[in-house]
Amino acid sequence: MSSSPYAKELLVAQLAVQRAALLTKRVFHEKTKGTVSKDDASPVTIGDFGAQALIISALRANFPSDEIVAEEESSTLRTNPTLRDQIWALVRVTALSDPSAEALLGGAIPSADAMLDFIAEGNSAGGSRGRIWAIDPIDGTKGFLRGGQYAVCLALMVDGDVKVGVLGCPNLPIDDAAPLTADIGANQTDDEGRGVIFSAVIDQGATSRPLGAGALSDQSKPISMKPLASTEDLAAASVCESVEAAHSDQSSAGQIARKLGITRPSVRMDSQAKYGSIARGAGDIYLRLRTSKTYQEKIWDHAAGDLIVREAGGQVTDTTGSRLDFSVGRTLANNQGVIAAPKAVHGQVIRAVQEVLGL
Ligand SMILES: Nc1ncnc2c1ncn2[C@@H]1O[C@H](COP(=O)(O)OS(=O)(=O)O)[C@@H](OP(=O)(O)O)[C@H]1O
Ligand SMILES: [Mg+2]
Ligand SMILES: [Mg+2]
Ligand SMILES: [Mg+2]
Repeated sequence: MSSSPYAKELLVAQLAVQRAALLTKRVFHEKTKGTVSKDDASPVTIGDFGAQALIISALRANFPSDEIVAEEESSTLRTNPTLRDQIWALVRVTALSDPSAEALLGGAIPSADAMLDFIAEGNSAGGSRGRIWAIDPIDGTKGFLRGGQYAVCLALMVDGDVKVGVLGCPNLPIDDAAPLTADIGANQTDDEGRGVIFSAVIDQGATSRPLGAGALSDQSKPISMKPLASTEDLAAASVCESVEAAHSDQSSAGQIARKLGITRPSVRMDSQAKYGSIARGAGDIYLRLRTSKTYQEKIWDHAAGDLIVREAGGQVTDTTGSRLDFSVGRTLANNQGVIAAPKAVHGQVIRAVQEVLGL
């Protein structure tokens, strides 16, 4: 293992994300996904719970005193033994199918109750001090359910700054040069040629590698954003947006794109797959414009992607031009929306955003 900063954190994070993605891929191919509706009416599946359990168990084996902010909580499972047992079966079979990373990932989870305890350990309040991991076990659960894009997301923050970010995207092409097709957000599979892990460590650049099982593939490659520099480059840019109209104001995004001279329709895909796609230059700009004055973006929906895009040569801010602030708790309470673009054109994009939004 190399001794560069955060080498062990990166390795554990990649192996944990890879194993969690093996679990989500299993569920992706099952008809029944054990979907439950949460208090905010959003869906959660046995895939989300199982992936969170595997990631937290790997983190606990390696970094026992770190804090963890994770999306899902265990309370519904404690009163729903059927669902708990479905997840437990899934977690066990996934760990068995991924033997070679066992030493680093800490061995099997001993019991269904221990699994629930791991899931519950993602309840840190977050904040500006110390080492805090942010986990989104399935980002884009709706995309996962409809067969579009989704991502298994893990990031380490130290004193409020993201230092390590890993995104596992089972349904994106392995090939960094594959163009973003209009249907990338729907009718997707994880067949041959698909499944990628994007990673970044602060000041060490961003990479992609194929998602597999067991030991990590040795095919890690540096990735970088497309170097857009001019207004002409911008006009040819491809904009990534959410699928759900409730998550991002699509009509303002359309006006912003037109102001920038962009003629191509936006590519819509769920999850932080958008950050990974622009970081490797398959897309160019990520626009996320708030639809509600009360919704606060969650740190687990952005931490890994923010670092991966910045390390690939991009700039990530909110609509006011401020960096995303991961130091204020479980949400990005100080930020509104997300604008990610290559550094050289980010200022131009922000000006268009502010004109359209009247900021
Ligand atoms: N109202 C509102 N506004 C903005 N964002 C919201 C909102 N509600 C939910 N979410 C979060 O969106 C996450 C899904 O990511 P995307 O919005 O990029 O994907 S998509 O809208 O499903 O296409 C989704 O993450 P997952 O729950 O992990 O799927 C949510 O955390
Ligand atoms: Mg999410
Ligand atoms: Mg999620
Ligand atoms: Mg969710």
